Amino acid sequence: MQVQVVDHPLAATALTVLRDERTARAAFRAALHDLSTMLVYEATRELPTMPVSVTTPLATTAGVALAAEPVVVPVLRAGLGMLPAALTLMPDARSAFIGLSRDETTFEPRVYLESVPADLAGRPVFLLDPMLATGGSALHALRLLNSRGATGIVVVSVVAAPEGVAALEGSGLDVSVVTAVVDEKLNDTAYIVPGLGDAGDRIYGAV
Ligand SMILES: O=P(O)(O)OC[C@H]1O[C@H](OP(=O)(O)OP(=O)(O)O)[C@H](O)[C@@H]1O
Ligand SMILES: O=c1cc[nH]c(=O)[nH]1
Ligand SMILES: [Mg+2]
Repeated sequence: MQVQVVDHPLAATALTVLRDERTARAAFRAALHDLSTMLVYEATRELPTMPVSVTTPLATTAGVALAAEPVVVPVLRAGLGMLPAALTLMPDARSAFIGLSRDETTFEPRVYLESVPADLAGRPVFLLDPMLATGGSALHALRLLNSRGATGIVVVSVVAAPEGVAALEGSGLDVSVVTAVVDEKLNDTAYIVPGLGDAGDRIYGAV
């Protein structure tokens, strides 16, 4: 499984803002937006294009258009913080939504929303979730998307744990990961260390 860690000074500084416990909600959302733009830019590098012809004020020349409509899928809640950046880069992308909340004792995802098109075959699909911890939430989302025909899904995360990366790798699913960092470990409550805390709570407030 391909894991791309986006190594860029602007990504690293935005990640540092996100990690900082003093960063308040508005600044956290802004840094997440900026970093998501960089991550999605990298995640879309292999998007298939098709040749088109374009007429400038001076001549007709060769151009390209996206060959298929991309689908961006935020995992609620925290993934919603990455959606505006993805739609800034791909304004005509389709959006689908998966709502999951992790059980605090079993760490298993609880499903509360699955709003996903029935047929995703042949479409580039990007799963957005800032945190890849145990990988349970991502695996649930990936299996749902696979069941709708999606292949080659790119998981766009901000902080990944080695355990989450290993879980995706071990699943045998056709998936790749683009992230800003792979952190050290999970703690005994399955939070990523050093991480950035609970991403959903930092974006929206604790539930
Ligand atoms: O890899 P995992 O162990 O499954 O953990 C990662 C999940 O946990 C967080 O969501 P959370 O359940 O806190 O929901 P929220 O976004 O509504 O806060 C995060 O946004 C991921 O979806
Ligand atoms: O560190 C973590 C782990 C799961 N979910 C989060 O938001 N943060
Ligand atoms: Mg949360």
